[in-house]
Amino acid sequence: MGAVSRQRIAVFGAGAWGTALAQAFSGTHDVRLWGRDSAHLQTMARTRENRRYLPDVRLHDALIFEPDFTLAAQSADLHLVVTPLAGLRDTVRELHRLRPRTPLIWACKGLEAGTGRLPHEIVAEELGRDAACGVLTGPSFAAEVARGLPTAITLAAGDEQFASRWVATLHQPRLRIYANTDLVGCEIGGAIKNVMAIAAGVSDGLGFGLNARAALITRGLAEIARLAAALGGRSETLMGLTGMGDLILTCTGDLSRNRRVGLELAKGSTLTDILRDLGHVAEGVSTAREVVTLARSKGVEMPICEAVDALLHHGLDARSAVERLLARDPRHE
Ligand SMILES: NC(=O)C1=CN([C@@H]2O[C@H](COP(=O)(O)OP(=O)(O)OC[C@H]3O[C@@H](n4cnc5c(N)ncnc54)[C@H](O)[C@@H]3O)[C@@H](O)[C@H]2O)C=CC1
Ligand SMILES: O=C(CO)COP(=O)(O)O
Repeated sequence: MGAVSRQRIAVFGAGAWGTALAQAFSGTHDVRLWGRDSAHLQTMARTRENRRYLPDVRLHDALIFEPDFTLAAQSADLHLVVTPLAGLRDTVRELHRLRPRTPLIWACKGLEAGTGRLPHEIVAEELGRDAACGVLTGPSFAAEVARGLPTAITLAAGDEQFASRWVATLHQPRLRIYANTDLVGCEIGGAIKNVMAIAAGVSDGLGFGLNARAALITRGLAEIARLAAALGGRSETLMGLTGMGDLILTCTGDLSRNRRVGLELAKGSTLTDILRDLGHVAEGVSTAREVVTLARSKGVEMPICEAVDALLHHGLDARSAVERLLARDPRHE
């Protein structure tokens, strides 16, 4: 790969993942990080650390903390949106109003609360189907990326040229980026692995063991693949970074916030208390509700997601949720 041209990248969302990506691209590119809490940005600029969301990582000297959303939007060659999924729609709408036709990449995962939309469907509703845009997704804990540990993720876009152009620009030796054109497959994998991670946390927290966890991951992947196929995704995508890769990471890695939700539920804590203490978003919580509605509308069976939704939102207790899965009738794999 030849020398890449230096780009001005504006990152919107100064949580763990926005900060980690801003850190990863700083130096190679000119990066501004916008967050909605300007006092927090000021503190980060002074301490060179995001102590609230990404502690113990010294942030790059060249990274600029930008409290002015309009300035960040207007002085960028690329808009990179890394808010929780709940902020994606409003953020892209405002970016489009301020600076239309700027290439856009988002890194949020999940299904939108209330609509069940995937991120690329939200963006298409706001910007139209021809917008120059794509998603960055795959197995990547923010804390590891921010420390420069080796990571491989995917940039998926409907337009292959967009994907290739931005892969060439953003790829780094320690943050390897692969191109893909299967937006549905990549985003379904990223959204639903969070629900599976909650299930894995519950199973591990209750002491069901490693065999049970392997079964959950494998049957979870089958569920994800069924839904992706019903929505037009490609089955090989689910075998890659954004499917199996992210599912394994999140179900087994103790850095996962979604897995932590499951572990805490297994201890008997309430969801309200868990989310208050977590201090971060856990996208699987609202996605569980949406995926069940979506799967039913498509006639796709998703028993693990159903059990997680019943546990999170309909009063089922953790042990009964796992027992319900074990009580299912035998069937062909
Ligand atoms: N943390 C990680 O390792 C990874 C996270 N992601 C995804 O990235 C997205 C962001 O996650 P994190 O940064 O980890 O979350 P976080 O909980 O660490 O930080 C969220 C940040 O977004 C801000 N925020 C909340 N609502 C907002 C809104 N409506 N508009 C603008 N800002 C808003 C919060 O103030 C906070 O700064 C999620 O969809 C997550 O699934 C994806 C890959 C890795
Ligand atoms: O998406 C992630 C890793 O790829 C982060 O997972 P958690 O949100 O569960 O921490």
